[in-house]
Amino acid sequence: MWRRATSFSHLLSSSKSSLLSPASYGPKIWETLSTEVSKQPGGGFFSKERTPFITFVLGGPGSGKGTQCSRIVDTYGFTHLSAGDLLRKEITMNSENGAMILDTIAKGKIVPSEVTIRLIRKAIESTENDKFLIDGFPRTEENRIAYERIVQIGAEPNIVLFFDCPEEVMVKRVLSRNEGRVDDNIDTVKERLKAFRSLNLPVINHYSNKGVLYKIDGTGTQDEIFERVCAVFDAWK
Ligand SMILES: Nc1ncnc2c1ncn2[C@@H]1O[C@H](COP(=O)(O)OP(=O)(O)O)[C@@H](O)[C@H]1O
Ligand SMILES: Nc1ccn([C@@H]2O[C@H](COP(=O)(O)OP(=O)(O)O)[C@@H](O)[C@H]2O)c(=O)n1
Ligand SMILES: [Mg+2]
Repeated sequence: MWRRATSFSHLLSSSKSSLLSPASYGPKIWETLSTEVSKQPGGGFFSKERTPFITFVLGGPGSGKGTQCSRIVDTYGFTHLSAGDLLRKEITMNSENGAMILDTIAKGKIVPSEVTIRLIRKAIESTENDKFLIDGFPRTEENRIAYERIVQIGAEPNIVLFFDCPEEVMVKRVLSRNEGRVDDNIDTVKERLKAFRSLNLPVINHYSNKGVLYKIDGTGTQDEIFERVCAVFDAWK
């Protein structure tokens, strides 16, 4: 069940100071770098010390992904990459894809994988940390397959957290989120729930079949949910 628990356990210390990579660059997990990496004596980035520890955080809109990610960062020292936040930043920066991203998000649809993966890749490469919480990705089988196509072996998720929450609870939370998001309205939420059911549940099933999925009851208080999350991460120490 606990894939590679022994070789990764050193990365899950609760002490923040031990979580920084000794190197001055982020882990290079992408296939385009494989030749360079394989030429390095002693295994280069893919020695045990350089292999990233990846956690995907999944769940419907309002299931509590972002909230729990902040707490995981504080306690376990991960770098949090929210696919939604990265996409929203492109909108505010008026980037090349900004208008397309805004239109897609406003409709509750999914942005093309190459756009999202490029942003995630850039964020990973610009951090020194080896431990990543990737929140809201992969959202579709297309996202997942595109990611698998371009990452190196060893960058598959070690853990996939799934916050399981009844739709009525998620809707209530989203509609009272109050962050001024263009997609936090009842019509778009209905679309997002549809997308979650038809596109994200197959991804969740995929990771369940691979034995890396941890389904967490997403109801109750933030503290109660975080206790359930801690049970997963503490088992890796
Ligand atoms: N356990 C909880 N109980 C009540 N409200 C919550 C809980 N967890 C998160 N929230 C609130 O619900 C909203 C959605 O949470 P968020 O973490 O942004 O979810 P997601 O990232 O999955 O959409 C936020 O306003 C957040 O403060
Ligand atoms: N992998 C992803 C993640 C988000 N998105 C878009 O960004 C929106 C907001 O995602 P989010 O993860 O911030 O939303 P929450 O589930 O946190 O409420 C989604 O509804 C999609 O439109 C995407 O297209 N692809
Ligand atoms: Mg979120």
